[in-house]
Amino acid sequence: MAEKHRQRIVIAMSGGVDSSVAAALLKEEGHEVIGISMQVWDYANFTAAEGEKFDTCCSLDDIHDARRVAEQIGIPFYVVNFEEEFRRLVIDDFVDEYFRGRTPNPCVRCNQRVKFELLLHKARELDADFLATGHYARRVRGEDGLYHLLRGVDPAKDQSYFLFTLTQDQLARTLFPLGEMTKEQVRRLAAERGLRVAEKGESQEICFVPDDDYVRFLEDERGAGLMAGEIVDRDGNVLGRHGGTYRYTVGQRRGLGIAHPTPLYVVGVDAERRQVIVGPAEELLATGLTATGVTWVVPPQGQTVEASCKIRYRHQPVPCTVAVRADGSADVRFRQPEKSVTPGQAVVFYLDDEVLGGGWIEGRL
Ligand SMILES: Nc1ncnc2c1ncn2[C@@H]1O[C@H](COP(=O)(O)OP(=O)(O)OP(=O)(O)O)[C@@H](O)[C@H]1O
Repeated sequence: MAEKHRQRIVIAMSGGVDSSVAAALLKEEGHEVIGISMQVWDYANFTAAEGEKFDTCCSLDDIHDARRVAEQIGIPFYVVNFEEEFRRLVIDDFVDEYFRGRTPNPCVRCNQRVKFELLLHKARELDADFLATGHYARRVRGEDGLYHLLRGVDPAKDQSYFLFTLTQDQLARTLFPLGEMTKEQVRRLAAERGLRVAEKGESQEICFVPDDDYVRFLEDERGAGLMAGEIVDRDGNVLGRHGGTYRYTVGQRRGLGIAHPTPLYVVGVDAERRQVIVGPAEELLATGLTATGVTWVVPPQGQTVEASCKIRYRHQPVPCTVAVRADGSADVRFRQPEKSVTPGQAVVFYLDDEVLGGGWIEGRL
């Protein structure tokens, strides 16, 4: 590589296979690569159900893995401790949201407030040209001079949904070396290089929730029983009781414990009244949604945008019209009624493979 193309790049290393391969590829391309792991959560803080502390500290294990990979590929490696910031900016928000009757998305918050804010800032302090991550997403510069955020080519792994908050400034300094690859290719590259994490499994759904048991996590945080109450239908008839509103998400069917001739689903959560509202499948349908905190990767041309939208990560995008307001809110109307509009989740607007922007779901229309 010509010397002038040699860049100084910080790679965010989680200790997983994706960011390890990303680091190796950047190094092989001849860049000056610096590995950084963020310590965001210490499992030693977590008390297991039986009242015992976990005897291993998984996040430190991951940092250990990242360090070994960095050694193996021959790059300097640092750990930044963001525990306090992560607690304030991601975990507290996650817990608060559940206690407000919403279903949060902590990964978007982490990208928005930690990775592409604090970590990107660290990278700048280290004089780096770019921050790279192992996300499956693509960044391209258009003829309009703007950066565009595209889906990763592997449809099963595409993580562009989690990145909708990225701004032009952030994208200008970000690289996604795995955007053109499939997970299978990435695993093969890891094995070919003998990276010690090649066989490592997928990370858990929420990095700070051990065993993906978020209910236990919330009850460890705030105590159990506080949000227990009634299960009601739309007319207010009491059909049963529940152990905490945060145990329920719109669209959920299991765990209601109500005998009823037709299947019942959670159609709403009223945290103030501590009620879980249930109804038949058709009550899940909405013609649209309201969103707040709407941001655009590329500013829209008019006040209405024709797009397709994803209302949760594992959702097939559906056609919609977005009516944008100056205050950062929007009304989103689906072409066909859609099931399970869930307050607290992100709605992300796409045009084919491109992420246009997104926001936070407040309610249904
Ligand atoms: N603790 C961390 N420290 C530094 N970077 C991180 C950390 N956690 C995640 N990242 C970065 O964010 C990217 C996406 O994170 P995510 O948790 O979705 O990982 P993943 O898709 O399982 O990837 P990986 O296999 O690299 O863990 C990672 O590839 C990595 O670049």
